[in-house]
Parts: sequence; C-alpha cells; structure tokens
Amino acid sequence: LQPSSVAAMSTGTFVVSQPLNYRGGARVEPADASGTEKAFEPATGRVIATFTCSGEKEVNLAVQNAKAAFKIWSQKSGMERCRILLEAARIIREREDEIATVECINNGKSIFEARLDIDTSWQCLEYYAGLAASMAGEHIQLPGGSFGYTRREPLGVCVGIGAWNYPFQIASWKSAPALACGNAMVFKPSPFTPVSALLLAEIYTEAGVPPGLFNVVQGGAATGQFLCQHHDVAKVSFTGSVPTGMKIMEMSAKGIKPVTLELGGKSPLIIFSDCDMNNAVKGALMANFLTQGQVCCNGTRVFVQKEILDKFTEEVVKQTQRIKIGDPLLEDTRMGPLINRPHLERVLGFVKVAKEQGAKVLCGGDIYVPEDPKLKDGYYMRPCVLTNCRDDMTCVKEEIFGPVMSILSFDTEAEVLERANDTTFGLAAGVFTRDIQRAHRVVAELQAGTCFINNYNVSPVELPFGGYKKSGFGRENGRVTIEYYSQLKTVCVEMGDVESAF
Ligand SMILES: NC(=O)c1ccc[n+]([C@@H]2O[C@H](COP(=O)([O-])OP(=O)(O)OC[C@H]3O[C@@H](n4cnc5c(N)ncnc54)[C@H](O)[C@@H]3O)[C@@H](O)[C@H]2O)c1
Ligand SMILES: O=CCc1c[nH]cn1
Repeated sequence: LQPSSVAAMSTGTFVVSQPLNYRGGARVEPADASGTEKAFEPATGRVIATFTCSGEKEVNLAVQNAKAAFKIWSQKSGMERCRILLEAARIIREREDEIATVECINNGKSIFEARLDIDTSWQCLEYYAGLAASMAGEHIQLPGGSFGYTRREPLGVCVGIGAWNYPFQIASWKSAPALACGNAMVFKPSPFTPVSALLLAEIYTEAGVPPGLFNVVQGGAATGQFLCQHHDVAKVSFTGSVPTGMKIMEMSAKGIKPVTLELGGKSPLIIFSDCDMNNAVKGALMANFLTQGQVCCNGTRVFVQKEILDKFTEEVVKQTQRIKIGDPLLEDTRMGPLINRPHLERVLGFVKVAKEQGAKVLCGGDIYVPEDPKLKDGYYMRPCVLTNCRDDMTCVKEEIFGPVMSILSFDTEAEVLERANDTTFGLAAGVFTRDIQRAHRVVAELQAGTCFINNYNVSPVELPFGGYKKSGFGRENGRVTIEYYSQLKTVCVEMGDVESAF
C-alpha cells in the first residue's frame, strides 16, 4: 500500500496484492495453509484480496518470533517503551486518511466514522505510552527491618483475536496496553477484514519496536484455535460473539490462560419523559446506526416513557429517514453497506420475523440500491425503526448487529429497570433524563459494564470498556487494563536470620 495512492483512491479500485501475514518485522506469505479466504469491498461486492489462512506451522513461527522479541522488549524501561509507542501514535495520526480509507473500503463504514475510529486508535497508543513509564509495584515494610516489594511484570506472548466491525481500532485497543506492559502480540483479524492490521504492524516496526513484537496471522476459526491452544501463548484477548467467546474460554481454560472476552450485547437505552428531546433523539440514532448498526454496545432496545412516545418516535423516524446512505468514501455519506451478503440477509430476516411477530416497520428495513451503478452489488439496506415491540419478540431479545432499532414504551422507573435488565447480555446501557438523582439511581441498578448518561456510544480511551454477564469480562482501555496484561510478582526480603521451624 502506498500512502499517497490509497488516500486518493475511490470506491471500486482498491486491490491488495502484498502478503497479509506479518512476522519478524515484515510481510510474509504463510509457511503453511488451513484454506484460503476472500476479502470483499462491501460497497461494491468486489473481491479485494484472496489470501491463505495460516496453518499450525505459520502460527508456530509467529509465536516463536513474538517470543524472541519479548525477550528484548520486556527488558526495556517504561520510558523506552513509552517513546516508541508515542512515535507509533504520531505515525498513525499522520497517516490517518490513508488508514481510514483502507478501513472504509474493507469494512464499509463511512469515511467520516472511519476517521473517528483511527482517532481513538492513536489516542489509545498515546494513553498507554503515558502509563508505560509509571508502571510500578509497592514497597511494604515488615518486622525487624525486613521488607517486601511487588513488581508488575508482563505476561509474555499475548494473542489478540478481532471482530470485523472495528478492525484497526480493535487491533490498537488490544496491542497498545499489551505492548505498554512489555508483552509481545500475535494478532488475528477477522477473515472479513484482514487488511488494516497490517498497517498497524508496519507502523509499530517503523516506530522502532523489535522485529516480531507485533505479528499478524490471517485465518478463521482453525487459525484462531491454533493460537489459543499454543503452549507458548500466555493470554488471549478476544473480541467477537458470545458462542465463539465460549469456545475461546474453554480452550484457554485447558492451558490456564487468562482471557479477556469482549462479546456481544442487546443493550437498553431508557428515555424518560423529562429528557432533553433533541439530545435523546440524537442519542438514539448514535446508539443504533453507527457502522450500519454493527456495533457491540448498541442500545437497540429503546425504552421510551409513554408520555413522550409519539413525539419521540416521530422525530426519530424523521431523522432516520434523512441518513445519507451510499458510497462510504464520500464525505457526506453517513451509512455505508453491511459487511457481506449473508449478514445483510440475516439482518433483513430479523426485520421479517419482527413483522410476523407483530412489530410495525416505521421506516427502512429493506434493501437499498444506490443510484451509482458501481454500487449496485453492494450490501446496502435502509435503517429501520420498529414500533409495537414487546419484550418477548426476537428483535428485542437477540443481537441483530444491523441498523434496526426497536422502540418499546414504559410507565415507571421500577418497571423499566426490571425489563432493561431482563437479558443474558450486559455490555452497555443508556439513560436520558434531566433529573440528576434519577440518572445516577438508574445506572446504579443497570446490569451493564458501560453506562451512558445523556449520550451514547462515545468511547474516550481513558474510560474502561467491557461487559457484565454473557457480554464478557476483563476490560479494554482505562488504567485498569494494565492489570489484564501484566502479573504481579511479590518479593519477600529477610534482613535478619532465618527462624527455622525445624
Ligand atoms: N464487546 C466488544 O468490545 C465487541 C466489539 C466488537 C464486536 N463484538 C461482537 O462481535 C460479534 C461480531 O463479530 P464476529 O462476527 O467477527 O464474531 P465471531 O465470534 O464470529 O468472530 C470473531 C473472531 O473470532 C474468530 N474465531 C471464530 N471461531 C473461532 C474459534 N473457534 N477459535 C478462535 N477464533 C475463532 C473469527 O475468525 C474472528 O476473528 C458481535 O456479537 C459483536 O457484538 C464485541
Ligand atoms: O463494537 C463494539 C466495540 C466498540 C465500539 N466503539 C468502540 N468499540
């Protein structure tokens, strides 16, 4: 990829011809294969890359490279790691347009949003660069002048496995804290979005990490299994669906490996009648339609207090119908195509079932064919607002992972809290109200790892992000994530003689 040519690229032209694995500081063809995959440009339905999925031998080589780099990197001081991560953050910032363009082409999200993703990526590197230098243990005084101290040490080779909805951001959010703590990483992107993680790998190398510190292997479930089962892997950080998360946890349990699981959700957004209506409507759109609705923490169960149901619904529909759908590389587009044809059909299937179960489609929920002929084979749909929803409907219970908002009405705070928490997921939740006491009372009762008051789907990297219940455990971002990528060693120092029991 040549930075200047990518930034000038238009939809329908990009192809990847270089290898998509990265090992030992360079792009490589994998040493063995477990099948091949094709990556698409969702905007046009075109194949942009055909690549080999890595087999056991390639996974082994990547892990061995990471092990060798770990020996060098883990010996560096926090300040030394900080400087290199800051340089990587600077390069990402400098190449933001190029990276966002690649992300937009391979994922389908609008260029407007892709730039925001790249912003939270370099910000994440900056944040953990800042923490790298101040990572420290404690000194504890003991009787008779003896003492103890703790050392915060890295884990070793960490594996990152990513989903396709935030490809570059997920790779950054996993690697930045891992590297800041002194670890090495082997990252496996989703086979739907293999391209942008390579840019991150090249940037780390350019910034000065030892060759092999951040490696990329491509592939699907088989490659992921080789990684999770590898005896030299110390930790797995996974972002993806609940069923795959269960498998990752089982595999990791066999090796007693710590895991971070960032899984799916079906989050509630509660709109009280005393809200600022303009903000609540904007919040509901932010909670449902970013990245074509393919966002784990989306607030897709929108509970609206009865008194304002009609007004709120009318305004939400009006604004949803105004969303500009089309070529994701155009500056004014706000909704691009979904990730692929099977997923588009799956999402449309949810709308069909919702109608059969009694929901009313107020807008969208159907295929959209843009006027531009080059987009005719893309995977577009119009964003959908459903009303007349009940808690027992499939569209209200299951993660759709598409642009489908379900509106439900409620009467009282106690009632809505019970209904909001009646789910096996617990990733996020939101509340819109002008009553500050109510806002804090309600979020204290919500069973969700991330709660928003009077906003939704903002992701400052200073704040921890992660789930309750089946949405996973462990956290990304924030200071606490240091604990998920390091281990504590206690050193006990005797200053007197040994008092033997024997
Ligand atoms: N909580 C979060 O931070 C977060 C963020 C983004 C997406 N998600 C969730 O991800 C899901 C969508 O992503 P997806 O469709 O890519 O999920 P997925 O579970 O199908 O795949 C995720 C990753 O796991 C790999 N994988 C699949 N089977 C595997 C196995 N047996 N062993 C090892 N690796 C395996 C895939 O190749 C991919 O890289 C949604 O449920 C969404 O909510 C969660
Ligand atoms: O898909 C969910 C994860 C996410 C969204 N924005 C930042 N991270």
